[in-house]
Amino acid sequence: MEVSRADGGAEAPWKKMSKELLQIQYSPSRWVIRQSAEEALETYSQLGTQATSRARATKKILLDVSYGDGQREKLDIYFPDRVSSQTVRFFVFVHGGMWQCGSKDMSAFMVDPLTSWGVAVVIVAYDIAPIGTVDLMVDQLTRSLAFLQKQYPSNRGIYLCGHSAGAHLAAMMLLANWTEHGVTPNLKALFLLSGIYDLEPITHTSDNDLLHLTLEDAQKNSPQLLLPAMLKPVAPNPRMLVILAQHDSPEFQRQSREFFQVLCQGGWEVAFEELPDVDHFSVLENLSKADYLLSQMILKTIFSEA
Ligand SMILES: N[C@@H](CC(=O)c1ccccc1NC=O)C(=O)O
Repeated sequence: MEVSRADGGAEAPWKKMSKELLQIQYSPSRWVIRQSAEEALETYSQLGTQATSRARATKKILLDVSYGDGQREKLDIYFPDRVSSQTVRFFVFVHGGMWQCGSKDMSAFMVDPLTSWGVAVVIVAYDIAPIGTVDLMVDQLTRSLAFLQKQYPSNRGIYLCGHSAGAHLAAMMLLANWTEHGVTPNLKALFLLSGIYDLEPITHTSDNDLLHLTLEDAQKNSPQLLLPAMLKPVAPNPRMLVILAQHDSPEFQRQSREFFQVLCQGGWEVAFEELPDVDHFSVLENLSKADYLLSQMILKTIFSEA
C-alpha cells in the first residue's frame, strides 16, 4: 500500500548529508554573515539581557509567576501602562536555544514596542535539557497557556510567538488536548520564527547529547508529521505566520517551507514570509524596534481582529 507523505515521498535531503554537514545546518550561528558564530551568540545574549533589564526597570511587571509546581515553571508578565490587566491582549514569547540554552531572563526583546501599543508581554521559562525532556517542555508550555487563560479569563487574545526551538514548542500547541487542562486558551495567532518542526534530523546532531531524543520521541514531537494526520480542531483556530530569516541555513529554510505547506494543506489560515537582510538571531533582536518589518506585521495581526 502507498503511504502518503507530506514530502510527496521524496527522500528528505538531510538524510544524504554527512554528520558534519548536518551539524552545520543545525548550528544557526554558523550562518550569520555580519559576525563570527561566537560573536553572534554573544551579541544575541547581550542584547537580550539588556532589553530584559531595561524592561524590568521601566515596566509594570509580575516576575516569576508560577504556572506549575516545578521550580522553573515560571513566567514574567510585562504590562502596558494604560490597559486593564484583565482585558488586555497577551503576546506570549517562547525562547529558543536548541531546547538546551536560553532563558526568560535574556529574552524580553519585544517588550518596549508591544507594551507601548497596549499589549502585555509574557515570557515563559521551561526546563531546558538536560533537566527537561522535550516532552516535559511541551507539557510546560501547554500548562503555562492554560494558567494564563485561567488567570485572565477576559483577555482579548493570546498571541503566541516562538523562536527556533521555541517555535517548535509553540507549534506543538496545535496538537494540545485542552480538555485535559479544563480550559481552551484564547489563542488568536501563532508567530513561528525560524523554527524546527521535524525533530528527526536533530537526533543525528550533537544537540542530542543532552536531549536524548529517540526516534520515537522525535516523531511524537514533530508537528510536521503529526498535523497531517490530525483533524483540524474547531478551537482554538489561530491565524499563523511562518517566518524565515534570509540567512537561515538551507535546512532551516526547508523546515519552515515544508511546515507552511502542511499548514496550508490542513486548511489553517497561514502566511509565509522570508525576511530580507536578517539571520537567525537578528530577526529576533530587531523586535526591540517598533518600526522593524516583523514588529509591524505582528502589530498588524494583533490589531486586525478576525
Ligand atoms: N548551538 C546553537 C545555538 C542555537 O542554536 C540557538 C541559540 C539561541 C537561540 C536559538 C538558537 N537556536 C534554536 O533554538 C548555534 O550553533 O547557533
